[in-house]
Amino acid sequence: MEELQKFLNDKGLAVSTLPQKGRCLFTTRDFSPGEVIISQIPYVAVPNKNKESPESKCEWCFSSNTLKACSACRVVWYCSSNCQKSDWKFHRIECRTLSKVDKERVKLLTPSVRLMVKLCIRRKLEIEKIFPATVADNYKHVDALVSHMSEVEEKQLILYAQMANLVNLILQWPDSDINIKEIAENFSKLACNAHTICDSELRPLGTGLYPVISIINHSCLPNSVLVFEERLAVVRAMQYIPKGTEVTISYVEIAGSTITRQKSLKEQYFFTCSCPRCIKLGQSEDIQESAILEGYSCKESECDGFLLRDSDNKGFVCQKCGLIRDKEEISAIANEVKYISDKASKSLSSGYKIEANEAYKRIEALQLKLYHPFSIFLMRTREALLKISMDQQDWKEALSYCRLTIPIYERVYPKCHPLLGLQYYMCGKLEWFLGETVAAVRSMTKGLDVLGITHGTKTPFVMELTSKLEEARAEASYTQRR
Ligand SMILES: C[S@@+](CC[C@H](N)C(=O)[O-])C[C@H]1O[C@@H](n2cnc3c(N)ncnc32)[C@H](O)[C@@H]1O
Repeated sequence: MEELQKFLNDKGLAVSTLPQKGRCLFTTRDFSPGEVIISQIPYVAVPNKNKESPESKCEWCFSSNTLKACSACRVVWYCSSNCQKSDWKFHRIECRTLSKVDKERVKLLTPSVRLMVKLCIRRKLEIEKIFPATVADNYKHVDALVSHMSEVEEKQLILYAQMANLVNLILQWPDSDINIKEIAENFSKLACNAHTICDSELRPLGTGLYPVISIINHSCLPNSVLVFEERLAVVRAMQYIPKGTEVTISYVEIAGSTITRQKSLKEQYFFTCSCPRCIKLGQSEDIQESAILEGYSCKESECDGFLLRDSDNKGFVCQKCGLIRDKEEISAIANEVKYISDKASKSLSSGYKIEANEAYKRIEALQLKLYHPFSIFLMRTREALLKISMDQQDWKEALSYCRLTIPIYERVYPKCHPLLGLQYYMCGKLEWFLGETVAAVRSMTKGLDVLGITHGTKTPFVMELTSKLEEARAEASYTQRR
């Protein structure tokens, strides 16, 4: 711990403990917006498996391009010999284990089981000094992670025990080298400490354990953001953070109502958030915001009031004009939305984009009758329509959906949230492509103002976006001069 404190102190950080939160990371100097607070390579990491690339992704950089399986184990894939070489020191040992797994059991190697197998191997290699521990990469930090074992439901504990047994069968180590109870507990630790590794556009690629970064607690109004540069996790200040402040990131989607955010935090992380947004729970300002984000709109289309349940639970009363919206009318529309949503997701997963597009448009029309214009549900439908239009290369339609999401994004995300930056930038790219160059420069600039802070101005991702913006600027000034 002393070594870690010294390591963090050199970076302007310190670990402290608060009774209601456990360990916390504090700043011991000021940080400016966009400054890297801390970065870490994963102690262990695995790529996701998904439908588009069932053969997985590159074990080292998570790319999906030109993959070749390791010829010995045929479980792990690489996109290049460079990536294979980078992973060799570890995989050489993991490969011996994976090669012995019989074909039926290979199917059970889910990303979480693989991550645990890697964690056990990494621990053993550290004990044997093949992978010497460093200040930041050290199994001691895994030991120190919270597991919440006493709060985990019985059903989940049984599942962890079964998964631990499977890990034991895969490893085939002598009994003296394996502790099934510890592995089961480590599954619980992964559930509330591992991070989803995403690409620069925040698409999930894999899962990694970064035990020092795991010291950072959650806030629904965070002052920092966690992004990834391939496997490297980087925490950047989203705003000016004075000395003596707790560093916070957000663990969950912060677009929802307070009740929704608190529910997901409780379910996965076993705590009740008391951040500046959450302490407003039950106050009129929070009730109104939640009703706008997740509640129903007034029956009177001209009225922008929000609705709350009436006292005898027969319907919902508009808090502005007093009109009552009938429960039956609401549930009839909601049921139709549910029915079409099921069809839409089935069409989408079977690749029937045209059918999915039509279904989502019907959902949007129904949701417009049901919800407030700033509804999260409407925002999700428009995100789906935006994605389908992009896939179908219908740029005009994509731009119109992108523009419709922006006012909602501006309401639900902080000014410097990466998702807001990405949405502005996407809007700009579409505008540019459709010849609206002046608007494009405006939107791309707004996007880069955010992304320069969240992703860093010197990263290849932001540098590429910057050079595109310069091109758009040159084109805009040429068009204006003509
Ligand atoms: C990734 S760990 C963060 C570090 C943790 N505090 C520790 O002592 O190791 C996640 C756990 O920290 C606690 N935690 C994180 N954010 C919190 C918050 N805002 N309020 C209370 N507890 C929090 C919860 O127990 C959660 O499951």
